[in-house]
Amino acid sequence: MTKRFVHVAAGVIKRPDGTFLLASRPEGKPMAGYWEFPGGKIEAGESAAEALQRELHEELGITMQEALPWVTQNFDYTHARVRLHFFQVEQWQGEPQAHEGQQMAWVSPAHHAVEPVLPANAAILRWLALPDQMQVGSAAAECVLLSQLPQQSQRGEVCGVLGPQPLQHWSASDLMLQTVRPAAVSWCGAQVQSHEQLLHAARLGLDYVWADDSVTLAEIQAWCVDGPPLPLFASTHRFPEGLAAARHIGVHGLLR
Ligand SMILES: Nc1nc2c([nH]c(=O)n2[C@@H]2O[C@H](COP(=O)(O)OP(=O)(O)OP(=O)(O)O)[C@@H](O)[C@H]2O)c(=O)[nH]1
Ligand SMILES: [Mg+2]
Repeated sequence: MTKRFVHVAAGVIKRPDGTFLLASRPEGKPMAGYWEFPGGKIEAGESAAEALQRELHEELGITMQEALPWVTQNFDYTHARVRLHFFQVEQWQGEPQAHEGQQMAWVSPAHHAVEPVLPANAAILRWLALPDQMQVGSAAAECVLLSQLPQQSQRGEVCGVLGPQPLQHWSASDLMLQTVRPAAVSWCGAQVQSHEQLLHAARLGLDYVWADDSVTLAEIQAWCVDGPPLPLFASTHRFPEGLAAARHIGVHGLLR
């Protein structure tokens, strides 16, 4: 018999300097001592955002003011089969406090020096280093990544993570010829024009997809309804109102 999904809402609580909060799972819970994003199970009748609001209040004593939907991940543990709905939380009231005896740490995308983290979160931690604005060169292989963080030092840090490392960016047709993610590259993403291509990119374990100019706003919205399975970039001109409007519906960032 197939196990049913336990739906979970988890929050990447992010400060303006780009650091985010991890917490250790308290004694008595499955996988106690593992580090996770604060959050918990979605209860009957709750939306994922409502569950996150409740959990952040219970676990940390903070009042979430806005949650940006981001990505959704499935994972099979021996104790449960989970579907994790991740949000980015950048506005809240109160100072996070450990209400359940958990340890807490503010970490950065480049250095999250806490171990062990829940296995379902490995990709999530990598993806948090992705900038929210990218630019692709004319040749498919030469992909230039730009960060648009406000301060110079952070810009340097994020580019330092991505810049010198080998990056593979596939066209949509090349993507569909692939059966495995290449081992020798640190970052791997692809252009997509259909939901089928997006799912293929997720199966390969890629780091991002870019919904190119042929993808309509309605399609992007549909792909985001349940959270895309990996960070989704949209074309800049699909969102003339800017990045904030794109992030509001679950798009990770913009690409030009
Ligand atoms: N909160 C949270 N749970 C995660 C993450 N990653 C991940 O695999 N999980 C899994 O999702 C499930 C979340 O359940 P939980 O134990 O936090 O739920 P909860 O806060 O409602 O606790 P409770 O059931 O004791 O009241 C666990 O199976 C946990 O292993 C994550 O980053 N944050
Ligand atoms: Mg929890």
